Amino acid sequence: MVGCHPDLAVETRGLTRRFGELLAVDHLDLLVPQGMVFGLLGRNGAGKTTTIKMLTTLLAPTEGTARIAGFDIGTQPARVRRLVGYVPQLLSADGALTALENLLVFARLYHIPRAQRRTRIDAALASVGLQDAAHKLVRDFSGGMIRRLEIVQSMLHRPAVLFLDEPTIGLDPVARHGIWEQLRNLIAQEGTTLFLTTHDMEEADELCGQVAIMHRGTVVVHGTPEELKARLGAHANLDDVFVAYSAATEETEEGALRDVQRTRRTARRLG
Ligand SMILES: Nc1ncnc2c1ncn2[C@@H]1O[C@H](COP(=O)(O)OP(=O)(O)OP(=O)(O)O)[C@@H](O)[C@H]1O
Repeated sequence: MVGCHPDLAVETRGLTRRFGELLAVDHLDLLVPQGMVFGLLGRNGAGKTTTIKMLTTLLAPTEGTARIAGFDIGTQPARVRRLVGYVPQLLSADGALTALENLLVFARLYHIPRAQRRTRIDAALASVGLQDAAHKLVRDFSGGMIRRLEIVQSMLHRPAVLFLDEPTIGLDPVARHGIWEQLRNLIAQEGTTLFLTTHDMEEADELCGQVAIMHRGTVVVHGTPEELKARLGAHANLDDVFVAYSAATEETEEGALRDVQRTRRTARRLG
């Protein structure tokens, strides 16, 4: 069955998620064209990861709908799962397995035909310079190598939309630039739409064709990085835009602590 707007990679209508009293995502309306690199920005706890979890069918919305390449996350979740890749904020690769074993597990999970598995895996490892590390245990990898592995793993089934939750968190500048280059190569080769979150405004400016700034579960502004910077004046950068639109507000003590702990845990494990 063909979806409604196959030219849109992501379309949300009133997408909402509550956790008890907390409105984590508040009637979100987003349109992301296919082939776009889209950045969802916002302070800790703004609702970015919750949005991604709903769009990848890992979390059910409380209200509203969303479509991925025209397929509904609520009524066509199996179709959606085949169309998306997801690199979560926390480590997803298994440290006790080699890079090759991690990719083989994933290839089986996604029903990649047995005859194609090794060819696709070898090409994937080579595309991110990990061919010589295929038989090494992932727990001995550097943070940058793990991220590269996770990115190609999440793309092994050739998803139409790749969701990346803070892809370069905890990485040094050289590794970070390496990941950007790998992502650009993958987009050029596969035409994949990227939907990423980041707290790194240089990363958003470098990679994203469009960004949206989320605050307390809702988008407060969106546009190209150039448009948003121009609104603030000739010398504004994306950090200025972020600060201007993510008004300083009190976070709940509990939420803020949890968010910081989680971010540091990820950074420590990747460092
Ligand atoms: N499973 C959960 N149960 C209860 N509250 C949750 C749960 N997951 C997220 N939250 C809360 O929902 C809000 C949005 O969280 P979310 O992780 O989506 O934010 P974020 O924008 O991704 O933050 P960060 O930049 O720190 O990753 C936060 O207040 C968070 O504490």
